[in-house]
Parts: sequence; structure tokens; C-alpha cells
Amino acid sequence: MEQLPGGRRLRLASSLGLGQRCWEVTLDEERGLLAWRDPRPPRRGADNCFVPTSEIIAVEETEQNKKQRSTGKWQKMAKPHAFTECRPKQLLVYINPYGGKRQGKRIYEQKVAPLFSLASISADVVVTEHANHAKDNLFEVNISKYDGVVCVGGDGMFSEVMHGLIGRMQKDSGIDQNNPKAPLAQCNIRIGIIPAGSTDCVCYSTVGISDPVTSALHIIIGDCQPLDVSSVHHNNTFLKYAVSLLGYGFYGDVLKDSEKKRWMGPMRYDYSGFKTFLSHHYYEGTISFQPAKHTLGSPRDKDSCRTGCCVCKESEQQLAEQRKKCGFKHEEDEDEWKVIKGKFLAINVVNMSCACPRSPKGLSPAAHLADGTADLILVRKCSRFDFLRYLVRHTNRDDQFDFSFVDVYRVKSFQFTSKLSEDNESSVTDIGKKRFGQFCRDHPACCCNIANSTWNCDGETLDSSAIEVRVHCQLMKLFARGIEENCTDEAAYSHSSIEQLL
Ligand SMILES: Nc1ncnc2c1ncn2[C@@H]1O[C@H](COP(=O)(O)OP(=O)(O)OP(=O)(O)O)[C@@H](O)[C@H]1O
Repeated sequence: MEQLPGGRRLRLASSLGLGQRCWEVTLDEERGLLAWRDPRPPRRGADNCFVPTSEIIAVEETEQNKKQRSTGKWQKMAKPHAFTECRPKQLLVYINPYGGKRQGKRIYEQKVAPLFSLASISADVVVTEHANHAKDNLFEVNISKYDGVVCVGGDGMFSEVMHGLIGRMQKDSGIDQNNPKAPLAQCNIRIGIIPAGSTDCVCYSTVGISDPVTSALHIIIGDCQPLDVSSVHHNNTFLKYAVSLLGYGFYGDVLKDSEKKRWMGPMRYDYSGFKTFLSHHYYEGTISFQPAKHTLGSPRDKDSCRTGCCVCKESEQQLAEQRKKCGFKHEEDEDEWKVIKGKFLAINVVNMSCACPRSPKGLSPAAHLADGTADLILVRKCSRFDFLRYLVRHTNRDDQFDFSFVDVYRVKSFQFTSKLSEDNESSVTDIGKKRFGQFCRDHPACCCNIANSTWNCDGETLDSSAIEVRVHCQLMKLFARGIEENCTDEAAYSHSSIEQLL
């Protein structure tokens, strides 16, 4: 036992043989660090190495000195993996064998399962046989048996598992998901994402990298990252939940076109992106939204949401206090609504930055994971060249909101109605309007599309264009810790290009 400067107690100091070298190892109890260093006179660059004890997965004991054991100095560890309390012990794993490059099963078996077994985590594994298999299964299983649910696949697979888990929580709590104003029951069972899809945006935006081993380690050490979820309704009917992007216009059209070209594999997004860019369609409609007043952040902030984000913590507290004081009813009914009518190339609502390797800072670089808000980005009618300039800024360090035709707002709820739905509602019998509806009557040559676009909701299309969206603060939790400081994207930036973006 040793004494540290300032009277801090050092729990243990010993030596560790690694290969041919002997290291001096210390366990600092107060800081929770295991450190080791070369005891020889320090050379330049030969720093101490350390690891937080909470991040040690397991230890293996080898008995070098049997004598020590007999003198009682040696005590065998009963649980060599039990370093903290919050680690999961029993997991439910869903693998989509057809996601991405169809490597989900191999990735799980070769990279993840050995780590789970090292950490003494048991897993019930379900390899899905059809779409919605995982979602339906989550309504039936004995969920209280598990400390977490893991999905192996892409964003679509994550969305399926999230819908299953949130739906199950609401069912068990007797909450009607069709009521757009119902406060939803929080999901306390964490979801882990092992990326194995063609798009792994949720994983990238919450971990900082799409890597199965990194994600497995976050699951093992029991990290916890709360996440906001938006509910999407049409006419008092529940449509979907969203955690990343709700996009109308450009991103909706790209998705709709790419769905028809599934045979092309992940390449279809590049093809459809380029095609949609060339078509340059505008859509007319009305957006109403409630600005988020409870949060300290703004979409134009220079700082991004990082591990232990204080904006998210503060915002959650503010919301909780507001609700204690006034209840949900007051908040929904009395907060002001702003209304904007116009012609838009893209309407994007994002709950997170939506960063991905192609766009390392994402659609809204300062969006927060858990502050109870979404960023509403409106890209108004502009030239093809200006739209290209806007898109290119997602791949470099320039401000993508610094254009006269782009507006961004931080909101807690919003509604959208297309011009076509408004017209149909006000004059359903106007047959002439419908027949000639494919042309813009005001400006026949302006590419203004009277037909509706489609909403892209976390990579899936919605059937209705008129939607009502509400952000639910920290509705669910992930086995993640957000993006850590100093997570540099230099490499990713240098590889980004406009070809990749489209
Ligand atoms: N066994 C299965 N067979 C067919 N579809 C499945 C199966 N399991 C899951 N799915 C569905 O496949 C969809 C896509 O899965 P996932 O996100 O894992 O792959 P992806 O390649 O990233 O998807 P996308 O091609 O949509 O980008 C999900 O919506 C999920 O519901």
C-alpha cells in the first residue's frame, strides 16, 4: 500500500510481467484507474498507461507463485468480470441476416459473441426470418428477464427494434399510441446497436464510429446514452417513431426512388441521389412549429453534443420542472405556434446531427441527442447551383446554414400540410385542378411539383404527407456514451466528396 500526494490512498502497487518486460502497476482507488509504467528511467514519449477500472472487461488469473497462495496473500476472484454494477448480464439479440452486405450473422459470431462470453454475458439470439420478426417478438417475450436488447443490422433494423420496445412499453402501461398528445412511458431497457447495415447513421451519431467491436464494448461496460424520439401522427393515427431524419422533398424523393432499385444494393442511394438532384423539384406547403424554449442550445452553436453533454442535462431538468409546474396540457396548448408557407426543395427535421462517414458533421452539426428538441431545416426554392453549394457544405467545415435560402429552427413539435392536401380539403370537387395538378399553373417552367413528395422517416417512407410531430425527451436509452471529445474527423473529411454525398 502506498500514499499519494495530497494524502490520497493508493490501493495496490505491484509489478506485472508482460512478455519480457516488467511493468509497475498501481490501482488508484479514488480515481478508479489502473495504471502501469516502465520502472526504468523515463524516456521521452514513454508516458504512463492507464485504464479506468470501470472499463476493464475481465481479468484472467495465472498463478505464478504457489507459495503466496498458501500464505493467504493470494485470493482468487469470485467474479473476474464484475467491475461495476450497471453491466448487463442477460441480453436479447436480434440479427438481421440480410442487412447491408449480409454479414450480420458473421459479425456477431466472430466479433461480438466472443467478447460477450469473455464478460460472462449470456445472450438469447434470434436470427430474424422476415421483416417485423423482431418487432412482433418484442411484444411477446418476457422482457423483464433482460438487461438490454441488441440489434445487429442497419438503421432499419434499429428502427424495428425501437418500435417493438417503445410499443411494448406503451401497451404494458395502457397508453394509446394513436393519441398524439399522450405523454409516453419511458423505455428503461437499453438498446445496443451492432452496426451491420448499409446505413448505420444512428450508431455513428451516438458512438462516433460504425464499428461492431466498439459497440460491443459499450454494451459490455453498460454505458447509457438517453435519446429523444419523435412521434409522427396523421389525423389522430400513429404512423411511426423517428430518431434521426424526417425528410420531405429531396431526402424523401431519394428514398422513394432508391426503394425501386433495391437490386442495386447500397449503390442505389448514390444513383437516386444524383437523379433526384437533377430533377430539382420544389414542393409547396405550410409548416407550423412550436419553438423550443426550454433548451440552452441553438442550431447555430459552434459546439456539438458530446459525452456527458450539459445542454442535454439542463434541458431535461428544465422540461421536468416545467411539467411539474404546469403539466403537459398547459405546455401543449399555450406555447406559441409559428407558421411558414412557401416552396421548398427540402424540409428536414433531425433529432440528432445525422453524421455519417460521408457527412462527418451531419445535417445539423449542433443538434443534441437528448435535449427534447429537433432541428427544423427549411431549404427554400433556389437554383440547382445553390442547392449543390448547400449539399457540398455537408462534406466540409463551412456553415451549411449560412445561405439566404436556408432557415433553421430548434423546435419541440411541428406540423406540415402540403399545398395539394390543402387544395383538396378546400375544394375536393374541383376536378380540373386534379387533372392538371401535375403542372404548376403559376410558373409552368419552374419545376414546382404540384404532386406531393414523400416523407422519409428514418429511412422508411410514410404514406401521408400531412403529419404532426412531437419530440419526446429521452424516451429511450442506448448502450452508448455519445461522441467523445477529441474524436477527430480529419480522415473522414479528407475522404468526403460530392460524388459520395449524392
Ligand atoms: N430476415 C429478414 N428478412 C427480410 N427483411 C428483414 C429481415 N430482418 C429484418 N428485416 C428488415 O430489413 C430492413 C433493413 O434492415 P437493415 O437496416 O438491417 O439493413 P440495411 O441494409 O441497412 O437496410 P437498408 O437497405 O434499408 O438501408 C429492416 O427494416 C428490417 O425490418
